[in-house]
Amino acid sequence: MELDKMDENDWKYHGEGNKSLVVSHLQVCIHINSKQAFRHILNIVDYSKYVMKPLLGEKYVHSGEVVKLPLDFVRQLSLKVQQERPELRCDKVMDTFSGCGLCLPNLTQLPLHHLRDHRPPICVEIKPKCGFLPFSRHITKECKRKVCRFCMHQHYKLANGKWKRLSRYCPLDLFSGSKQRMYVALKNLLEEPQNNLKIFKGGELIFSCKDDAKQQPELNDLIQHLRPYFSHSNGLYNGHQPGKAILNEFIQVICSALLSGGDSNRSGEPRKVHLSESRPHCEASPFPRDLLRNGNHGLPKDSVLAKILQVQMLDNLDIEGIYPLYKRVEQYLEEFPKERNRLQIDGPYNESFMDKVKNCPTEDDGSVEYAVGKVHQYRVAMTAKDCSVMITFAPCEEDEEQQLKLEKPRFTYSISILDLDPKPYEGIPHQYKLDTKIVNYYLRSTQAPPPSSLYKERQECTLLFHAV
Ligand SMILES: O=P(O)(O)O[C@@H]1[C@@H](OP(=O)(O)O)[C@H](OP(=O)(O)O)[C@H](O)[C@H](OP(=O)(O)O)[C@H]1OP(=O)(O)O
Ligand SMILES: Nc1ncnc2c1ncn2[C@@H]1O[C@H](COP(=O)(O)OP(=O)(O)OP(=O)(O)O)[C@@H](O)[C@H]1O
Repeated sequence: MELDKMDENDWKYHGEGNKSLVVSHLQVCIHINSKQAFRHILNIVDYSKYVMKPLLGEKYVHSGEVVKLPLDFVRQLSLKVQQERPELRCDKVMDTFSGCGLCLPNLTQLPLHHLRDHRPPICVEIKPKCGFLPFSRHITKECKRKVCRFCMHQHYKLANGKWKRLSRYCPLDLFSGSKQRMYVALKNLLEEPQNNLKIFKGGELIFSCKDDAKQQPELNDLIQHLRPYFSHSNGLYNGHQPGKAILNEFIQVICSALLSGGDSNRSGEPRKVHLSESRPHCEASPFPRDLLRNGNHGLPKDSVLAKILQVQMLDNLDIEGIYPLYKRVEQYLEEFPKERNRLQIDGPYNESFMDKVKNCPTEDDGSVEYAVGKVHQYRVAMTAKDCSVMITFAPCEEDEEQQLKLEKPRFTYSISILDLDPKPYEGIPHQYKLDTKIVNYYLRSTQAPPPSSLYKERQECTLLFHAV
């Protein structure tokens, strides 16, 4: 890519999050941040390279590189993409002055996808969120040990108008390693994707939460897009709900990809990761409880979800245990402000930062080193709780014999993890307050007796039958 010849017309709007706007060329993606300059983007790249990559695995993480962009190109691009931006993100203004961005491969495409197959790659992007129940002794509200953060947060988001309907997705089902529970989790994501599921075909977004959150996503349109990839299913069901059969197979392909990547032990079974410390089921999940004991599940050790979960679980004190340690660090920094650099509070995110994350003492010895180590671990875990997984797959070359036998289609796929930005140290007090709000709101909305007017209405509608 020659930077001095960059033309905004070769680029198109691809998507955006809370902090970045993403434009895509055929093979590369460029993130242009809303209000951040060169040093900040460099921090994101270093954090991904020296911290998240060693923890999550080489094969899943693409750190990208910082690029200087011609200011005129950025200005023209910002005008070009403005109309395509979702309304809810338009309060953020693109930084057209710093002239820098982050260049990454376009993960919605497959690098080695042979062009002999006419069907473009399908990419499923999942933001799985936190996959375990906290087990810290610092927890003060018992419900946090039974209901997961995502399910509790749903009630708060609904009340604040972020979403119009509750999602029935539960991260603990997705991270369970049980095919049945993962199936239910993915089905619930398809029914209510919110910001946890997006699907692309040939790099174009074909399924996501509608900009107008009142509208239900169009599953029928998705089925039409997927039909050519699962054409053998049409014949199998004699026309009986072929759409459902296609979605069923699609979910199974996603499940297999999510469970792949584990190495094998001697019996040929992939090694599993078990979450012995934490209760593995969320009481708010819609998955039937009587089916929970079927089988001894766990995630294959090298699967993408196992990797993410292990990093999420670096948060072993919970925000309730972290907040007092944050205050210890703050107090220390007030006395010794110059220590901020040595303790790497705002980076740099290099090997020495990673040492502090890995070699933090297990017991609290009252030192600032312990407090900083736990705060660093917590922030790394927060990144893993907010990252996304991209599964991009395309059909293997069609083989006539396979087609005749109506065998299940075979896919080639690649899995990546994205959105691995460092979470700010200053965000900890906000996290502490948010946690309290979510839990209190959940308790109020699920355990409160029905309001008196509602009770009255119900009484008025009740028919009492007496024996005659
Ligand atoms: O706090 P949460 O769990 O609501 O997560 C925030 C996300 O909301 P979600 O619950 O996924 O809808 C939120 O997602 P949206 O921008 O709302 O799609 C961001 O990812 C936010 O991260 P940051 O502040 O931009 O670095 C996320 O904030 P962090 O807590 O990860 O900093
Ligand atoms: N390398 C990539 N290839 C393809 N699509 C990408 C790539 N990077 C980002 N995207 C798309 O752009 C969207 C926004 O990117 P990203 O999640 O990194 O932004 P963010 O502002 O950090 O998000 P958040 O709100 O979660 O903090 C993603 O959800 C994804 O759909």
